[in-house]
Amino acid sequence: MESEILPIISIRNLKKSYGEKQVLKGINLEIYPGQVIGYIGPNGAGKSTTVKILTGLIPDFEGEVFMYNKSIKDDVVSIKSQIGYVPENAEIYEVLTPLEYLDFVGKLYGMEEDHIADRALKLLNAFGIGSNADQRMDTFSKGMRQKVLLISGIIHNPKIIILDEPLSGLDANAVIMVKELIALLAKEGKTIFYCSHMMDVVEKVSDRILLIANGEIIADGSFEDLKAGGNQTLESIFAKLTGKEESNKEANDVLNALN
Ligand SMILES: Nc1ncnc2c1ncn2[C@@H]1O[C@H](COP(=O)(O)OP(=O)(O)OP(=O)(O)O)[C@@H](O)[C@H]1O
Repeated sequence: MESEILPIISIRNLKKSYGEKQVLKGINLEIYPGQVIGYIGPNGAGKSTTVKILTGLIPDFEGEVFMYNKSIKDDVVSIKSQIGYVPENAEIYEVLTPLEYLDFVGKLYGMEEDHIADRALKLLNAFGIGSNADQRMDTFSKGMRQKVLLISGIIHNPKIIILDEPLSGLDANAVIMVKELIALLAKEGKTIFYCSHMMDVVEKVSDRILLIANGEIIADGSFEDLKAGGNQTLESIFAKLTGKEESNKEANDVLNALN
């Protein structure tokens, strides 16, 4: 029962402002081990800001974030080494090969050297790019780079995995593979916090969906809960809850502006 299990992440009254602009307005969440959270919301809602706070990249915020029962304000370095993070628009060191890059990342996470090469090669093979392990990444396609980034987020086998738009650039087969991977990681007890605009994927992989709009969580539940008995898609629920049901009109306005 959930009430007997301690949350792996607790967020209490989290607020963040950039200058005068408040972008997170008091978020409260308890996230439990093994949950796959789909974190969705309109552009500018505050998703990446939340993720950057959870991963220790933004240290100045109001409120509290506890991971593994420790405040991230107290122990950000050790917490960082226990989470896996695949950022949106990450820069990758393109002059390196995947093995060199993953060696660098593995060392940052404090992994043992022998262990890194072995696991990196296994993961590169599993993602179908093992034969490119020694090739410089400036020759890679977008999807190949994204696969290396995904591997760099899980190479140290973290309990918490935070993914910010992890599927960008991946082909249809790789998307299916990552969806399956997320389900398998969750089965192993990993907690996954998955930020995306791809509603069809979020609908399928998440067992809990959080919808943020204007810095506040406006919906929290399983896809079934959010549907509340109706026969809707996550896309239509999103549009309804964020007050944007006139996308057809917007598309027409854009076209009219060109004519
Ligand atoms: N470093 C910054 N300085 C000032 N404002 C910022 C900064 N980073 C983000 N913002 C603002 O904070 C708001 C939330 O941004 P955030 O990147 O968290 O949104 P998001 O939900 O991830 O959006 P998207 O879906 O477009 O990626 C936006 O209005 C953005 O302009």
